[in-house]
Amino acid sequence: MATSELPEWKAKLIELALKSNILTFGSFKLKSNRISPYFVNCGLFCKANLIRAISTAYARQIDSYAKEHPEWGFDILFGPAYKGIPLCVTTAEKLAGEDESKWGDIAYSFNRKEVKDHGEGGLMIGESMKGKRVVIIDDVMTAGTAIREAIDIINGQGGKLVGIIVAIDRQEKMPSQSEKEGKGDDGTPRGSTIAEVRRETGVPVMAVLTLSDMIAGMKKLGREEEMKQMEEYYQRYKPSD
Ligand SMILES: O=P(O)(O)OC[C@H]1O[C@H](OP(=O)(O)OP(=O)(O)O)[C@H](O)[C@@H]1O
Ligand SMILES: O=C(O)c1cc(=O)[nH]c(=O)[nH]1
Repeated sequence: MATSELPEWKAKLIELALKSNILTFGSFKLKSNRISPYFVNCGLFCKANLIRAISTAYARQIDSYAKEHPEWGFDILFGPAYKGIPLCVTTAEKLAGEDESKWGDIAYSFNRKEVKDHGEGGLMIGESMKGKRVVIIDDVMTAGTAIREAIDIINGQGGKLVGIIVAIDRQEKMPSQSEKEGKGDDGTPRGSTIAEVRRETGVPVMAVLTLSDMIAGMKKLGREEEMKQMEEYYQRYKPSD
């Protein structure tokens, strides 16, 4: 895999993820049924310094995309349950810290996994999406199932999707029909999830870190064995595009 020069802030974030067991190694079953030798548990960005590090990284990425594309903007950060919930709240706050005049009116929204049937009731918490421009913020994109579910919620709420940001793009190919049926990959070449989601939605899809970034980070830290495992997994599920 070709890896580009890793900016210092990304190298530091990877080091922090390793130290906090957010990036771990072993054998993990993914939502897509694939078995991965590495896993990124963004639920462990749960201490004050880690929350600050990850929300700052999302906010920087969003702010720098917005600077390069002045015509682009949004009203709501939508964090799908569960791991998206703290992300939309903390990143909205960090955006206001980046530039209050530009981002001070950004609202957050998240869903419940079950509909509440008393009190205010319903599925959604936070700002109403009706007629608003919405950016999805989530943790990891592998096969894109979680992102597609989030897009359905936005459409159902009358919002307009204008962007997607995740912490980690695992750079994997779309799952085959046989994988969806639990029969394993049939080995056919397919495009990347992120490119397919971009093509389907026509909106920018950003990632704070990609698998290549993480491999470059492991290399910098001299963790050759784990780096090799990531490379081998990449070779197995690498996209054709
Ligand atoms: O791209 P995909 O193949 O969909 O996989 C990635 C998603 O799967 C997991 O979420 P999960 O639905 O398990 O919910 P959680 O936030 O409650 O962990 C993970 O947190 C990602 O959001
Ligand atoms: O694909 C997944 O299910 C997945 C992969 C990963 O690295 N982290 C995560 O939370 N989910």
